[in-house]
Amino acid sequence: MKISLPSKLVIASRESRLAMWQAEHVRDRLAELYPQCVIEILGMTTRGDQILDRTLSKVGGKGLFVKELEVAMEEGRADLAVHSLKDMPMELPAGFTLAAVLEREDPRDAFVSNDYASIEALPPGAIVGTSSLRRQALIAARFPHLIIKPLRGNLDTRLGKLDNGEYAAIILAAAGLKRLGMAARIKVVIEPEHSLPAPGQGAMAIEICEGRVDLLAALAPLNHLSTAQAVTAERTLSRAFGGSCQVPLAAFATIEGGNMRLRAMIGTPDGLRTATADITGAANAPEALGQKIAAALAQQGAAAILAACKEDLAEGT
Ligand SMILES: NCc1[nH]cc(CCC(=O)O)c1CC(=O)O
Repeated sequence: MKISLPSKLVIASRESRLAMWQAEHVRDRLAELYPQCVIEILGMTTRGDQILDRTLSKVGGKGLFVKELEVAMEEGRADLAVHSLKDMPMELPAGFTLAAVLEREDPRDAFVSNDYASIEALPPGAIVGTSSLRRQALIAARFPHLIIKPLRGNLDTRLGKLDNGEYAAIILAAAGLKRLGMAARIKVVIEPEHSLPAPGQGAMAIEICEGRVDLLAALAPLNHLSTAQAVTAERTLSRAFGGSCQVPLAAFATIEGGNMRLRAMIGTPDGLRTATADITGAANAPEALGQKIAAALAQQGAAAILAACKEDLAEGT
């Protein structure tokens, strides 16, 4: 098959070190495939990067990190955008599509601390930093004696706040630390049994304008089938519950020989109420599996948990 590409491609990216690493990774892979093509990276600041004093769930959610990049593509200033899939809304705005999902890095959460070896070692009252409601709920459920405080900003900012002594420990995605060569900061990776990852965690995605059929074939070699199947199941579940980051929700799929194991959790931010499910099915029917686990969570009382989360928000807590 002959793929005809424009002679120049522009990749839109946020300007954080992790986002830039990811854009450069995609640039390098494309340069290998299409050595004749000139590939540039357009770094951009998004609203999500500017608002650092409030928890994401309160200021408008995931769309904040992708909007500016989409506008650049719409206006022809960029051809594709590279994102952490975890930061992408469950429903893309009309006119945009995912052209490829790259092979997943370590999907697990990581415990990072200068003074403590593990979350189990933290004394009562120790302050743990995370702004993810999912991580908050999971920690509160297992370790009610710990205090969880919000922690926003890019990876360097978050690590800086740990090093300042503002927190006894922080929880970060292992993937970001590994990509940036900071795996040594990880005291211990937390197994999915104890901290079930967020939908899409550890995976990168390439977004394009739907009309760019010329790019679809060119980007297809970057798509990693089993990662794409896993995150499709995870995101189908998230969509079934409104796809918001205002609700503690975890979803994690693993694939072995054509079979997918899909685990999920929905809970209240205080961790007092949770519903969990663990199912297996055909890896090549990820939407069906995502819907099946949504139904399993519904049977465990997910609707009441969702309603409790919404009440919390309305009260501004
Ligand atoms: N929410 C921010 C974000 N988006 C993607 C990653 C890490 C890399 C990934 O999961 O692909 C992070 C940092 C974190 O959660 O610690």
